[in-house]
Order: sequence, then structure tokens, then C-alpha cells
Amino acid sequence: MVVIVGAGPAGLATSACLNRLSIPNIVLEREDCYASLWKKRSYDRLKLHLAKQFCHLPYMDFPPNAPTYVPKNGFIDYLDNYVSHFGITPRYLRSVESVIYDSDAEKWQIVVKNMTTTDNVIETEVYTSRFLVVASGENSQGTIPDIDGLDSYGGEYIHSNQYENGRKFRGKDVLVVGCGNSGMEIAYDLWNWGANTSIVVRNPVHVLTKEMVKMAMIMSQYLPCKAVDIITVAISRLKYGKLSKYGIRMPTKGPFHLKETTGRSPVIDVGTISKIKSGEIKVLPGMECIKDNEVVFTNGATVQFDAIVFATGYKSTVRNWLKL
Ligand SMILES: NC(=O)C1=CN([C@@H]2O[C@H](COP(=O)(O)OP(=O)(O)OC[C@H]3O[C@@H](n4cnc5c(N)ncnc54)[C@H](OP(=O)(O)O)[C@@H]3O)[C@@H](O)[C@H]2O)C=CC1
Ligand SMILES: O=C(O)C(=O)Cc1c[nH]c2ccccc12
Repeated sequence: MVVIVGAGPAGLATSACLNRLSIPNIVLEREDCYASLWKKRSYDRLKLHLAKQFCHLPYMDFPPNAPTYVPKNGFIDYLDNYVSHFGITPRYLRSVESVIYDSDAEKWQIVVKNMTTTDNVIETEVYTSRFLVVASGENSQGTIPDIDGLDSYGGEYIHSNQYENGRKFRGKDVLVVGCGNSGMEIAYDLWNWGANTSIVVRNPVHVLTKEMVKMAMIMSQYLPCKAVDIITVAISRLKYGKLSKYGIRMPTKGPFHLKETTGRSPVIDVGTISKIKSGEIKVLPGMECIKDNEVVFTNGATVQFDAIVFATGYKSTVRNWLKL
């Protein structure tokens, strides 16, 4: 028996591979559906940033008529087909509370809160298995930084995983905090919906296009990472020029080296950079604190915002329950 924690793409892929080999497995999922980040906590305009040939799960390609960069709903449809084709049956509303390894029995002991019960009685289940697969992801829980004054901020603030689109922000002054892929795309979306948009960029970041990444991934099959980085950075520089004059500094290490060593992805520009260059989206440095509804930045500027979107990333929850 294999217990897989998490029914995101990685957990589903693991279950599919085991099912093909007739190896019994149980997928435990905290939410009431698989791929919950995709289904419930991602913005409307989300598309895969990598070309479809780099994103399919084992043993099933995307359909030939799927676009190169599959949109969110196309990806969810693909997962729906995947789950039914491989007969994957996750157990939903199962929150893994603790996992210990019983070295005498040579088995994992998995304590789970079963939240499917309707009469408000939460049941505890214990699973034992020889093998455990942690597939609960890096993006399990959205994080909002502890900013002085945020408690008393009178505007609305959300994490990026609650952002769907900018409809209700039209005409509002909105600050996006964080310039990863979520923040950069949400800033662009807000601008498209007519919000007066600013974005906090506090550290250096690489900006590439999806075509540059596709080319780099093909080059990686033939060239070392260092060479791919030099070429990719040169092409990015040719396209975008010196972005530091707009408040976006470039890291000293290359984008694929950073991906490999830190897991951080470069930002894939979906149109945000041209809006930053034209001044339609404003770049601000780190936040110092919030005072009387105004955000104070590290350069001393104070600006009032109607709403703040914290695109400040996620943390894995595995250390809360996996007791090694
Ligand atoms: N289409 C796609 O394929 C997409 C993929 N993704 C991926 O999903 C994952 C999660 O992405 P995302 O949600 O963007 O999270 P990330 O962790 O990638 O980015 C978080 C950003 O927030 C910044 N940040 C954190 N705390 C603060 C703070 N206190 N003040 C200012 N800035 C702060 C970080 O900058 P700093 O370096 O300063 O800490 C970083 O730029 C990534 O792997 C991303 O690439 C996301 C969106 C779309
Ligand atoms: O999921 C992400 O982090 C992406 O934005 C896509 C991505 C995955 N691996 C990469 C390597 C280089 C550039 C983008 C990505």
C-alpha cells in the first residue's frame, strides 16, 4: 500500500503510475476536489507558462488541438480526463494531521482528520502504509507578510490566491505586493480592468517571455545551464533593455541557475513590462509599514490605496505534519 498526500497534479500522476502497475494506493486530499489550486484559487486569465510538451503528466499527452500554452480550463479538462482514464479516486476532505514512521513495524502511521461527516463530528482516521508520497506541494498555503499597521488598514486586502479578476477594482487605486509570476500577471490584469495599479518590486528578478523560456528549454537539451543562461539573459536584455531604470534590477546569477539552485522561477512577462515602461503601472520599492491607511515605502514615499493584493507567495505545510 502507498499513501499519497495531496491530489494536485503530482499526486494524481503518482497514483496513475501506481494504478498502471496495479499497486494499491490511497490519495488523501484536504480539499473537496483534486487540483484545488487550479480549480478554486487561481485567477481567470491563468495559462501554463511552459509549452504543452513540457507540462503533460505521465502516459497522457495534451490533445493535439490544445493550444501550445494551455489555459486554466483546458488544463482542468485535461486533469478531468486523466483522473477518469487512470481510475484515480482520491479521498477528499482528509486533512493529514501527523505522520510518523514506526521503525519496528517498518510502516508509516498517518493520522487524518476526516471532515466529510455532516453532523459536525470530526472523525479521526489512521492509515498505515509501507510507503508514503508527499505530494502536498510548495503552494499549499498562501502567505501574507507581517506588516506593521496591516491590522488597522481600512482598505480591502487579499492574497493572490483569492484574486479572480479585476472587475471590482475598476477605478480603484490598487497595490500589488510581490513581483513573482502571480504578482506580475495580476498587476497586468488589474490594469486591463481599469484599476490604477502599482506593484512592489523589492529584490532583483529576471524577466523573460514564454518564447524565450521555450527556446531555453530546448537549448538545455544540448548546452550546459551556464551557456543557456548567458544566451537567455542576452536575448532578454535585447528585448527589454535596461529595466533597472524602471525599478526592476536583474539578479547577478542566471535564471536557470537560480531555478535549479533555489526553485525560484524567472518572471514570464505577459504584457506587464510595457505598461511599466509607459508608466501606466507604477513600480514601488519594499513596504515599510502602513500608517493611517497609507502605505509607507522604504524610499520614504507614502501612498494611499483602496486595496492591496498580496502576491507574496506560498509555503509548504509538510513540516506541520511530517514528523521525521
Ligand atoms: N502560469 C504559470 O505557470 C504561473 C506560475 N506561477 C508559479 O507559481 C509559483 C508561486 O508564484 P507566486 O504566487 O508568484 O509566488 P512567488 O513565491 O514566486 O513570488 C512571491 C513574490 O513576492 C515577493 N515578496 C514576498 N514577500 C514580500 C514582501 N514582504 N514585500 C515585497 N515583496 C514580497 C517575493 O519577492 P522577494 O524575492 O523579494 O522575496 C516574490 O517576488 C511560482 O513557482 C510561480 O512561478 C505563478 C503564476 C502563474
Ligand atoms: O511554474 C512556474 O514556476 C513557472 O512559471 C513555469 C516554469 C516552470 N519551470 C520554469 C523554468 C523557467 C521558467 C519558467 C518555469
